Amino acid sequence: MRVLGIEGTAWCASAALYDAETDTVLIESDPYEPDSGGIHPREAAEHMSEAIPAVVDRVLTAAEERHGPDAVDAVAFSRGPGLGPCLRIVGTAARSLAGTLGVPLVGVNHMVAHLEIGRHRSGFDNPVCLNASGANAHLLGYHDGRYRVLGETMDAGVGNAIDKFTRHVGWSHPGGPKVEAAAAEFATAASGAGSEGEKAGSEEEGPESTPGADLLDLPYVVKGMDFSFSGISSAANDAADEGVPVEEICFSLQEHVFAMLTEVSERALSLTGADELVLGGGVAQNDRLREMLAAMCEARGAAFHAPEPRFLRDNAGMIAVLGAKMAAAGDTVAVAESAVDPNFRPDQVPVTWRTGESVARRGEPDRPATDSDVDRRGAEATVEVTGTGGDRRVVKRRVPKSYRHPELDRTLRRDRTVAEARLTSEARRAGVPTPLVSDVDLANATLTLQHVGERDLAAALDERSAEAVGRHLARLHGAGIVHGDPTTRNVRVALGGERAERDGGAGAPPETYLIDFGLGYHTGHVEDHAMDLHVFEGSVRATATDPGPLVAAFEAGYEAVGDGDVLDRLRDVADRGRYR
Ligand SMILES: C[C@@H](O)[C@H](NC(=O)OP(=O)(O)OC[C@H]1O[C@@H](n2cnc3c(N)ncnc32)[C@H](O)[C@@H]1O)C(=O)O
Ligand SMILES: Nc1ncnc2c1ncn2[C@@H]1O[C@H](COP(=O)(O)OP(=O)(O)OP(=O)(O)O)[C@@H](O)[C@H]1O
Ligand SMILES: [Fe+2]
Repeated sequence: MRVLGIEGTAWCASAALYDAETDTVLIESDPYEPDSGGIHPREAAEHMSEAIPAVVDRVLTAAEERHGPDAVDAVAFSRGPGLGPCLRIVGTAARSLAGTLGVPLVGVNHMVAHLEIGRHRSGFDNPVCLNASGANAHLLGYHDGRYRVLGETMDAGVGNAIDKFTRHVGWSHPGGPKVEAAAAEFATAASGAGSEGEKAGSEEEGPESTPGADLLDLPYVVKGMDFSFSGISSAANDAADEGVPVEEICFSLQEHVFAMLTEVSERALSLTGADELVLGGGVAQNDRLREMLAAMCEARGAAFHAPEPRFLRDNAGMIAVLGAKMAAAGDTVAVAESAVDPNFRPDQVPVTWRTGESVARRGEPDRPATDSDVDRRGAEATVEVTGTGGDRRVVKRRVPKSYRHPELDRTLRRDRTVAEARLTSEARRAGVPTPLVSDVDLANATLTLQHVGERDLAAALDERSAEAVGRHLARLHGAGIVHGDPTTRNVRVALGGERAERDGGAGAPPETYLIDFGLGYHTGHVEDHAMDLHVFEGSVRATATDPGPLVAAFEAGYEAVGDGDVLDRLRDVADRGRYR
């Protein structure tokens, strides 16, 4: 099968021919380059209307020269997300071309295409995907016939967050490659200075491209697998206004933003139990981002793949490749139903081309934490269980992460250890079941905690437990604390039967404990409280086959104890994660 793909969601007018038999992709692209500022939707649409016919013509001519008049078996196009005026031009071109050639039309989700091209090129079976593009940033994982959004930006896309800074300092669009070059220059200069200077004796070493270069303190905002860039863009702009050298800001901006993306990717691998990661999107062309992700994956024994740059930035090759898979699965669209959708979410797409596969990895199988020799690993820490019976303890050590700048690494490990010790105890005083903290070793970022529960909620998710988590979070929020990462992996469950046996009672309900308060903090803001609920629901939706009743039970539990305004705000928060 040969598929002609057309892409034009924002800046890149592109056409491609994918030949499934030889697995070759021909791509012809014509980028829109704004004279000043960022992408202007009207100018971008004008560019599309001029450039799309030309790139399509080049590809079609090449295809027909090679394969004759029946060169194309289907026409695939980017249906969304993207800028409405651009998408409409692409849609019109694709419909008319399919009509002229007399072949079926395939409507492709651009975000799923960014993911599938990585899966296709790597040969990975069931990877988590980090999509790091201009207008978006999210983690996707396959579960039960859909790509679920495991985590995403709560405001700007990652490229846009970087471009916002470069616009502020007067650099032309796109800013990402310029930031990369400036950051590399800063790191090289610092490494020259550092090799002779005081950093020579430093014990902790970062990756090669982050030698002893100093780091500015910028906002680092991660909430479970979601994250936010609005604070860091503004802080970077302020630093420039204050006269901090722009190269230094570029370096620190990259170190923070990419560490955030790497951290949430690791959390997604840990939560889903996946051992493969693929990267997509325009920002994925950045060497430092790829280096961090590769280092993180290597440290956890996961495989990592980033396709070549021509498949990372917006391009029609990825549209044609996914279009071919969809067409082969009979997933074509009638012209009358082929309207574009500027807000097309990846989780709206029925994944028709993977139906033959054994479905869904669930969370990591929970190893029974019976006795002393069980070691576990979360995304951040290693956890060792010691002792027996009621005396079991958990020694949790936040291990250094070689992917991130040593200074950022030290700060995060220390701050989170302090927060976890403090908030675990405060939560329990507020009436939320949590482990007792018996020792805090800040120098080694290590806590000793009471062992609680029989298994993670991820392995024992039912409505009663979900409801209990709702009640616990409401009580926590009532005390002015947010958890920061309340996923199903950070709730421990003591099953009724097991407890009944131990306590001599019968049919006691499961008891649930909140653990892992390292991302928690004090706040009375409805918004922050709503974000906690969003994170919990996200982890349920990402892993449960039928999340509806679980989410309903969770919200009922919250409502019974907590503030109704928080549930109202939750709707806004959920909408905000959607593309604009
Ligand atoms: C919906 C669609 O139109 C949109 N497309 C898009 O954002 O273009 P994409 O090619 O995936 O990404 C462009 C972004 O990628 C950044 N970029 C390009 N090269 C970079 C580099 N070396 N380092 C950092 N950022 C880079 C640019 O600054 C720009 O913000 C999307 O995928 O979100
Ligand atoms: N007090 C405890 N009692 C019983 N099990 C625990 C306890 N603390 C941690 N665990 C187990 O260890 C796992 C990892 O712990 P934790 O979530 O605190 O680490 P983490 O690295 O911060 O994880 P992540 O960042 O992935 O949420 C938990 O999912 C749980 O199974
Ligand atoms: Fe894109």
